Amino acid sequence: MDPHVHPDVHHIADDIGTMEIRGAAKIADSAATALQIQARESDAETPDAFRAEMRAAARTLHDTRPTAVSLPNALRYVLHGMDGVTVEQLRESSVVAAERFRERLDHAQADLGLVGANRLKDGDCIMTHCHSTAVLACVEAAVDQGKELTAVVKETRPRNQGHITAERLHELGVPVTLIVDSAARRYLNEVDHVMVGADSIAADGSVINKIGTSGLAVNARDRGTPVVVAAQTFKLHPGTLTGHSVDIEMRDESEVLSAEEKAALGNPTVANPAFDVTPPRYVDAIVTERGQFPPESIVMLMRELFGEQTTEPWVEPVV
Ligand SMILES: O=C(COP(=O)(O)O)[C@H](O)[C@H](O)COP(=O)(O)O
Repeated sequence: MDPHVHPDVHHIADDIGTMEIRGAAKIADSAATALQIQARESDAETPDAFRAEMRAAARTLHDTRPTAVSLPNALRYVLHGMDGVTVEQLRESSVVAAERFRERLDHAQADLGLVGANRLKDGDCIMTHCHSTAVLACVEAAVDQGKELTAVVKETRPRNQGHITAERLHELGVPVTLIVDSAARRYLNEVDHVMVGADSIAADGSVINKIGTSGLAVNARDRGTPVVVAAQTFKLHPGTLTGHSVDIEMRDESEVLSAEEKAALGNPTVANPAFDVTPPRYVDAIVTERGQFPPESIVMLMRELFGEQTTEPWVEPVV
């Protein structure tokens, strides 16, 4: 019989898959919460059964979206914190590990915000792509320091996450100009920084983020506008230390065109990659809770944080 996975874990996994829950930090936070629910609610009678349930829950969550490494990093953190010889000890340690992960996430966001804010000067204008809570943390910290900022916000087709960014910036008192994605180059001369988040950062300093980030970064380099990536260290992809590449999620064509719209166009092939890879030479700085790094040096931080541990959390029995 398959290990029992709590219905709330399935719900959270479904919400991540359909993007009700989205953005790398929020996905990681929700995954830790889901494992906490699994641990709290488990009826497992033996330690082995408990561990099997936790690993099955982790696998269910992991199989939702492939690109944001914050998801497996969150799962790994909680499963590695699962410790003890009785079910109650395993339960307690898992719940504590999930809580600790979520607290670290919050602290990292706040610390990173202060680092990012130091790059921003009073009167600066930033250009954003997609919706990144890490970028917003930098803006919020700068605003709290009394700096007045403005923003040019890319709409970010097909899901228009730029609308969320526009709303959040408005709440922070930052005046926004919303543009369609293809207008970005036109406005790059008028902004002081491009600021984006990350779903994964590879060992060579490449940044994997919402589709359109790489084109924006290339254009920004051409115009001499610095590109800043704001990302907590759990966006660092340990698998890339040993040569693995990051999977780029292909999402459903219905996000781009409805069936009727597609038929009216003569049924073209529709491709909907959700992310792209920006090579390190187009990135000026990666801002993390551990400070600011040139992308080429991020591998040192990765080795310090992860060592050589690159397996998925459920591959080896966690004892
Ligand atoms: O690309 C996206 C979201 O993509 P999607 O909408 O497809 O999930 C965000 O820039 C990163 O996840 C960083 O977000 P954060 O800084 O909040 O972790």
